[in-house]
Amino acid sequence: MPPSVVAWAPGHISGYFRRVIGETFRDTGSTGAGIVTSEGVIATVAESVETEIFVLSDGVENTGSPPIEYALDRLDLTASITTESKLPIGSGFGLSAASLLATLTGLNELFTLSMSSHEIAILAHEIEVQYSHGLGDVAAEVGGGLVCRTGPGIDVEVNRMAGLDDTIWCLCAGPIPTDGILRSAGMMDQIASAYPGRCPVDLPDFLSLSRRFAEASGLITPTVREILQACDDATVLASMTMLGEGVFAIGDDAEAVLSRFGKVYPTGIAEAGPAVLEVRE
Ligand SMILES: Nc1ncnc2c1ncn2[C@@H]1O[C@H](COP(=O)(O)OP(=O)(O)O)[C@@H](O)[C@H]1O
Ligand SMILES: CC(C)(COP(=O)(O)O)[C@@H](O)C(=O)O
Repeated sequence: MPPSVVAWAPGHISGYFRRVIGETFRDTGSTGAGIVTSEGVIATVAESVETEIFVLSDGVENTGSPPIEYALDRLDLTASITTESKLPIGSGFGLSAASLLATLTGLNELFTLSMSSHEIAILAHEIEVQYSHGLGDVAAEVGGGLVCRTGPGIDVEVNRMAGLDDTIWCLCAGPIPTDGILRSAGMMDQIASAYPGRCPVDLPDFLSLSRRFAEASGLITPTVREILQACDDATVLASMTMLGEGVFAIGDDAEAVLSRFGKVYPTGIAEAGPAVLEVRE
């Protein structure tokens, strides 16, 4: 067994979504559209007699991650895990799903578990749904591109628009705990009625559909409203990161407008899903 394995998974900015509740977690999730981001999570996994998890996100260090600890329990393993991301947690970048996919991909290699990438996605999606941390992030993050998910779970058709080299500019004003929204029946009803009901034809169309959804969803906070207004004034296409108190935008002037409100996180659009980056002998 190698001493450690480094694996990566992309993040996902959801632009719009609608929850679908099925019979089991396999057909539970969401339909919707989003961008798979080249910024994601790098997990370094190593053998250890006791599980220890270090989380480094946007320069902030923490220990512990209930979904990853649960994943280890399910596999009957103990390990030392470090996850690293330039993006902040809880801000609508799908990092809970990315951290599970990166960790499971690393564990699979480290312990020679012989899980297929589909089996890894099934387990990650189950944990996401169980913890109410995400609905469609795993389905999106198993590949790259501008993604439209036409059904719930990970066994459905996912349309991916590839080869997009745009930079997505993001501003995070704060976290929105995903589980708080998903557990609110009132919020979920309004979100469902805001759903645009079709896939985007290109990136600008995705921004427009996302914005229409955000406006009708009831999720726009006063801070996000102020940032979106500044984007509108500068004719910058922008919408709200689902589910985080933040804005994502495209175009030449996006960085300048967003930077008036705080730290701006640029990301590209990922071309592919999770991968083992390094096996350290
Ligand atoms: N990078 C990470 N590494 C380890 N655990 C994470 C990471 N990101 C999220 N999690 C776990 O998932 C929980 C929920 O995250 P969530 O608010 O859904 O984030 P996001 O919106 O980025 O997906 C966190 O409280 C943490 O336990
Ligand atoms: C929007 C969300 C339900 C949560 O996304 P995040 O907060 O990034 O975990 C996502 O999983 C989706 O189904 O589109």
